[in-house]
Amino acid sequence: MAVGVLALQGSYNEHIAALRKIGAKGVEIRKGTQLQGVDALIIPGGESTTMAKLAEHHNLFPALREFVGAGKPVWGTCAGLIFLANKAIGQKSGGQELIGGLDCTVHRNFFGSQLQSFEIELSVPKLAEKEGGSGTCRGVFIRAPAIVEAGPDVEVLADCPVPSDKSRIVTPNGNNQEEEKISKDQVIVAVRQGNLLATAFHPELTSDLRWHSFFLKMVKEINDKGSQCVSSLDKDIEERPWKRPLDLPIFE
Ligand SMILES: NC(=O)CC[C@H](N)C(=O)O
Repeated sequence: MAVGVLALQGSYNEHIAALRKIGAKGVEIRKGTQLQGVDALIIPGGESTTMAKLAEHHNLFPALREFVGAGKPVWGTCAGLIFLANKAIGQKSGGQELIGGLDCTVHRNFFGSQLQSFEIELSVPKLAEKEGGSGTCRGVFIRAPAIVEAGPDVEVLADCPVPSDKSRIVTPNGNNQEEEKISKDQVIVAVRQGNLLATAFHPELTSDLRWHSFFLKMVKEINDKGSQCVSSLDKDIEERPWKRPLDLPIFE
């Protein structure tokens, strides 16, 4: 079992370290051909415009789209979520290329600038149901996006209260000239749609490894369904130490 981690920019080392802690091998991906050697892919957080430019420069988009389209498991965190969305708003002028596949509209900087980064305890009943431990997880939001619209096949895994001073500006048409204020009490910050998982926050920056474990279980489910082949991944997945409650984030 090898999990590719797109290693153009952003927090790919942290994802690889988290995978290592739960006994999975993370492989840095910088070329389209390298995707052939992995079972799944994580697209890390970072800066989505820069990441898109680098991906374009290395002609990665066709291979990434093929990977998603083939039903391979892909998890996007933060900028990775933006990459996976069918539609992004609040982009820099000229927009940016997306992989797409996730039936969502994402606001690229929904929660504001770097200075408005924050941490919050998120209610995650579906994660806890599958992985055990606390019914909440620490959400580290760094210049974070949010999902402002989701299609009917998108399963919501977490949403987040919108700070009262932020009735966020969204551009329903993706047009920066025609901004419109929406007021929402909650926005969606974690979803699953078939082979795709996406989080607006950064589990790889906390010591809670349940999101990585959740993703690996997804990979196993999808692989088993696809080929009925048994991976080595599940050998003692139930017994591993991250099943213990882990509340403290690395960054406080
Ligand atoms: N931490 C992150 O990945 C931030 C993503 C950022 N909002 C972007 O547009 O790329």
